Amino acid sequence: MEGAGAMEWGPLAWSLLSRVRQQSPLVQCITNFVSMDLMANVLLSAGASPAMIHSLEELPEFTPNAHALCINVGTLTSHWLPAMKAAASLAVQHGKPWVLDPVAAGASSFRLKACTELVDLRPTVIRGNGSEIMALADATVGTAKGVDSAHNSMDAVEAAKSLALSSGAVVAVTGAVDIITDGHRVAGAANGVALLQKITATGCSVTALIAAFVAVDPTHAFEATASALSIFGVAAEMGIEMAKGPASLRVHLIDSLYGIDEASVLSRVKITHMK
Ligand SMILES: Nc1ncnc2c1ncn2[C@@H]1O[C@H](COP(=O)(O)OP(=O)(O)O)[C@@H](O)[C@H]1O
Ligand SMILES: Cc1ncsc1CCOP(=O)(O)O
Ligand SMILES: [Mg+2]
Repeated sequence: MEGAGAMEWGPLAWSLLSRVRQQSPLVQCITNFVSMDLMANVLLSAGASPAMIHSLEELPEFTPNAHALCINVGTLTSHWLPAMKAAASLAVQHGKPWVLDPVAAGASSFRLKACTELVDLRPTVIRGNGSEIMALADATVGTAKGVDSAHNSMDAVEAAKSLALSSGAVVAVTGAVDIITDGHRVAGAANGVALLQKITATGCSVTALIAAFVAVDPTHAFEATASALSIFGVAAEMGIEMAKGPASLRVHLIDSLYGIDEASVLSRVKITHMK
C-alpha cells in the first residue's frame, strides 16, 4: 500500500478498514480487566478477531500465530508483567507488530518502570493520552490523574516526538485532536466526541483497533494508526446522533463501527498533516 503522501487520507482509511474486514486479523490482547469486553467488541465490530490470552505457558504456541499483539498495563501486577514481556519479545522475534497502551504510566514508579521496560522491547506503536505520553517521555511519576488525562493532546506533541525518536515507535496521543508522530512527521486526526471520555476503556479499545489496522499494513504504521484513530472517531460521531448518554453511546459506537460505509468514511475522516 502507498503511504499517505501519495494518497488522500479518506480513501486510505477506507482501504485499511476494508482490509481489516476482509482479512479479519487475529489480535492477541493482554489487557486490563476493565477493558476486556469493550475491546473485544470493538475489534469484532471492525471485522478483526480478538483473543484475550495472557498466560505465560500459552504464549510460545499462540503469539507467533497472531497477526498483531496489543499490550495494556491498566491493571498491572507483578504476576502479569512477565507474560507481557514474553509476548512482546515473541511478537518482535516473529515479525509481528505490537502496540503498547501505557495506561496511567506516571501513577507509580512500578508502573513507569514496567512501561519503560516494555518500550525497550520495541513496540510498533505506543498510544496513550496526553499525561501518559508525557510521563513516559520524561520518565516522571506523579503528573497524571490516574487513568484519565490531566493534559490536552496538544500539550504532549513534543513529548510524543521525543518518545517516537527514542523508541523507534509511532506514538499516538489521543484527545480532542489525536496526534500521530514517528518523530519526523506529525498528523492530527480531529474526529471523535468528548463524551467518549465518559465511557471507560474507549482509549484501550482504540489502541486495540490500531493493532488491527497495523496488522493489515505493518510497513505503514503511521498511516494505519492515524486511520484507526479517525475511523473510531467517525463511528463515535455517527453513534452520538442516536445516543442519549455514555451508556447508549457505547452501544451505538459498536453498531456504527460495524456498519460504517465508504461514503461516511470519505466524507467524515478529518486527518491533516501538521508538519
Ligand atoms: N475532547 C475530545 N473530543 C473528541 N474526542 C475525544 C476527546 N477526548 C478524547 N476523545 C477520544 O476518546 C477516545 C479515547 O481517548 P482518551 O480519552 O484520550 O484515552 P484514555 O481513555 O486512554 O484516556 C479517543 O478516540 C479520542 O480521540
Ligand atoms: C478505570 C481503569 N482502571 C484501570 S484500567 C482502567 C480502564 C482505563 O481505560 P481507558 O484508558 O480506555 O479510559
Ligand atoms: Mg487509557
